[in-house]
Amino acid sequence: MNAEQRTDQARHRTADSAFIRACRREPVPHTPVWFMRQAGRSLPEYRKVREGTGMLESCTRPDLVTEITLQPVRRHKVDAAIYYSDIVVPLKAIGLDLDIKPGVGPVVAEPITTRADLDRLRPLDPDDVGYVTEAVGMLTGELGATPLIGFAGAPFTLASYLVEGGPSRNHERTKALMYGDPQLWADLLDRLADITAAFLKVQIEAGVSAVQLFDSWAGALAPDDYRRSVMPASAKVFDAVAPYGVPRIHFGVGTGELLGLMGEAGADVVGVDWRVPLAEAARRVGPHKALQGNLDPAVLFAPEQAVRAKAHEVLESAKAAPGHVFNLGHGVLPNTDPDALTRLVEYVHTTTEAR
Ligand SMILES: Cc1c2[nH]c(c1CCC(=O)O)Cc1[nH]c(c(CCC(=O)O)c1C)Cc1[nH]c(c(CCC(=O)O)c1C)Cc1[nH]c(c(C)c1CCC(=O)O)C2
Repeated sequence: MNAEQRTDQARHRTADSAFIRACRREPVPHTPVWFMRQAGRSLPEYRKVREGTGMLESCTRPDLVTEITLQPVRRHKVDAAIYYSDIVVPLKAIGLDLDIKPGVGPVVAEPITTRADLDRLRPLDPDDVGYVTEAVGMLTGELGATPLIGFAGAPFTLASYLVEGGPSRNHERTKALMYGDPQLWADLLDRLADITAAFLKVQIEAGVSAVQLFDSWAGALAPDDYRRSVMPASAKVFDAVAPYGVPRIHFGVGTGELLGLMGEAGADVVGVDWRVPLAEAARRVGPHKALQGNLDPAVLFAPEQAVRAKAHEVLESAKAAPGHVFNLGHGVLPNTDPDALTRLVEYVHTTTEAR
């Protein structure tokens, strides 16, 4: 089978799933649910298989990737799997010296600060990530009609790690470069857009049914700066994968003021954090995009009744959206009780089936 046939087959296999239908704003049998960061994090079975293997090394092992991706699907009965990887995997694959420090996040040995540093950001060749093609192939075989979501980090969020050298609260160095040397900034984001697009294409050609672009830290930007200095690069990524016809999800945190622009960048589905009610998000994004979200992940630490009440509020507010994928407003928090997630999936399914 060639890449085009694999993409076609993946599309047909999952076209009738609640998740894909919701992304396309078609009627659904129940509201589909999945959780950002459902793979890894809170599951004991994840910790067990990861024992003795580094995070980034585990991402290059198709057997581990397949097992970890499937764990939350088996346990929670979520409507979609998310491919186990990390946003820095393509950067590591082109040879950057970086690692993921437990409890910290991605750390880059030599941050990018000058034009000469751009040379280290060479284009991604599909052969750099052959393990992704292999793991996606194994996964689609196991998942059947359950969609597999591929993902990548958006140019701005990746640039923040590369320029800061690690996680950052205020993104000072990143913004200093963005405002101080707009041409270098634009060239940096453009290179990252090409790497990101190439990485998503590998996943789509291997058989994922949808893709999510994580611009986790875009909420640090004012709308005018986002529009001028970030949106063109994210739009380039969305345009590059548009011909494949798989749903494209665009997510960030604290992005209430950016939701309209994030839709305009080329997404089919806009991810919303818990700060903006979905009915208001629907107004900001317009009638041609589905929404994904947006239960506060911290709510899962409250008693069962409170979780249900808050989930009910999300579902009610989502009635204003032309399509809704239930999710948290950000990733599963590390100490979340896995049983609370399983119960939440069941609650969303049973209450929306009856509608
Ligand atoms: C910003 C970001 C990163 N990585 C990611 C983002 C965007 C999503 C978001 O906003 O939360 C995306 C990501 N990272 C991981 C996934 C797997 C799929 C999933 O379940 O969603 C996804 C989608 C695995 C991972 N990525 C990471 C882990 C934990 C590593 C471990 O288990 O040792 C996992 C399972 C590490 C990581 N990698 C990153 C951070 C901040 C961390 C956490 C560091 C820590 O607190 O330990 C960078």
